[in-house]
Amino acid sequence: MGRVGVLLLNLGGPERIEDVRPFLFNLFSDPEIIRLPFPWLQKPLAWFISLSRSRRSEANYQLIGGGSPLRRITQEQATALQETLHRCDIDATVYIGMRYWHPFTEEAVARIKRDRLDRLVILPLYPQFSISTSGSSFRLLELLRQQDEGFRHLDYTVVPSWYRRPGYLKTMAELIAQELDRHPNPDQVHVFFSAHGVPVSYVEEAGDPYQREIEDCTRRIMDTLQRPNPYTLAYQSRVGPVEWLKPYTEAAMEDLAARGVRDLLVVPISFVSEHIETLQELDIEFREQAEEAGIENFSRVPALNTHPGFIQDLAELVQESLESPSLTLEEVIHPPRRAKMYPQERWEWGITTMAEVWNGRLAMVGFIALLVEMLSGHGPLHLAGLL
Ligand SMILES: C=CC1=C(C)c2cc3[nH]c(cc4nc(cc5[nH]c(cc1n2)c(C)c5CCC(=O)O)C(CCC(=O)O)=C4C)c(C)c3C=C
Ligand SMILES: [Fe+2]
Repeated sequence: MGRVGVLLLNLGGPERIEDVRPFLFNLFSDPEIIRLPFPWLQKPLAWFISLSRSRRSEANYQLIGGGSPLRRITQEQATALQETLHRCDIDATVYIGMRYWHPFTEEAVARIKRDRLDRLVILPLYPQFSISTSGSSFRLLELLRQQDEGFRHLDYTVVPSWYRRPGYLKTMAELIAQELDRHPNPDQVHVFFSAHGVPVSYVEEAGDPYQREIEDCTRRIMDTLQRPNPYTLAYQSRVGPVEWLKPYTEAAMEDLAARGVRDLLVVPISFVSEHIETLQELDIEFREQAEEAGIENFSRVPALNTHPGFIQDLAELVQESLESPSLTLEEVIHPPRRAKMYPQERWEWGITTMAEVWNGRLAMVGFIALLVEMLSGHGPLHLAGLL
């Protein structure tokens, strides 16, 4: 088999409060997060959004100890996976490539090249595919391959999404069952799946399979769980003015509470590690809202982190990927050729989502221009004698 590498792809998170703004800048500079028809606008807009959002985000990161635990947990997952692979006689090195913070994907690629591997398995730590997560990392890797002959010649395979794996479904079902049994009346508990949202346009216009995969994933977990509990799927962490996948978590929970639900078990579904959106958004903000709405018994299923069943399943996935025909990045970047445009790229007259998005963006550009002029003391308003 030769020298094998496993590249774990993840989002990354700010480790200290002073990292929050540059982390947000990296995130919003990604065209898979905010897609603009004029690439030159991307960085000024990312600068502006990161500046205006950073205070709120910093306060949230303060609430979870001053930084994201993502790097530490991903490192623990990588170590556990490497040890499990070694026990299965696979001499693999596991690398971490974060999209928006350290250790960056570019750093991982530099290490991979230095180690002169024979084969690489590219494995996103997102169970379901989204253009905005695995898709963004795949695009970056494809770009790095095009720019680097050494990396281009490395034999590799890629895993697009893996939520259908029985090992993953079984581990999730076990974690849910454990939490259900801690409730006074386990069968009465409403199981509340909370997925990270994406804008509706990703699914409806750009063909992101994310919503379909999330819905399929929750159904399969409930089938594996084999309990009589009712369940709901809702979407959290909405950002910006456009419409995101619905129902939103708060509205769905309030609806359940109004219908008499008193026992709620929240299951984070789109991410395998604890992070800001489990530790702050669900455990603090959402719990408070739920209790105010009348939920009496609120609990949350922990993220998979280094659960032995999960790590074992990842090791089997790596093994199977090495034995199967290779999949290329071009094959899994979705959609291969964008059939439809994002709504903000397609011209339409009237009060449309596109108009709202563009009004917002033009207002931001105007605001930045005003700010720059006020700070520098030069510009068209000074020339016209208005400032
Ligand atoms: C599968 C998971 C995720 C999807 C889908 C996703 C899409 C998405 N996210 C934003 C905006 C933000 N995400 C932020 C942090 C963040 N997002 C995910 C996961 C998904 N994002 C994770 C794991 C994290 C970070 C975790 C951590 O630091 O612990 C943030 C920053 C935090 C904040 O300010 O709230 C933003 C902003 C968009 C716009 C988007 C889809 C287009
Ligand atoms: Fe996010």
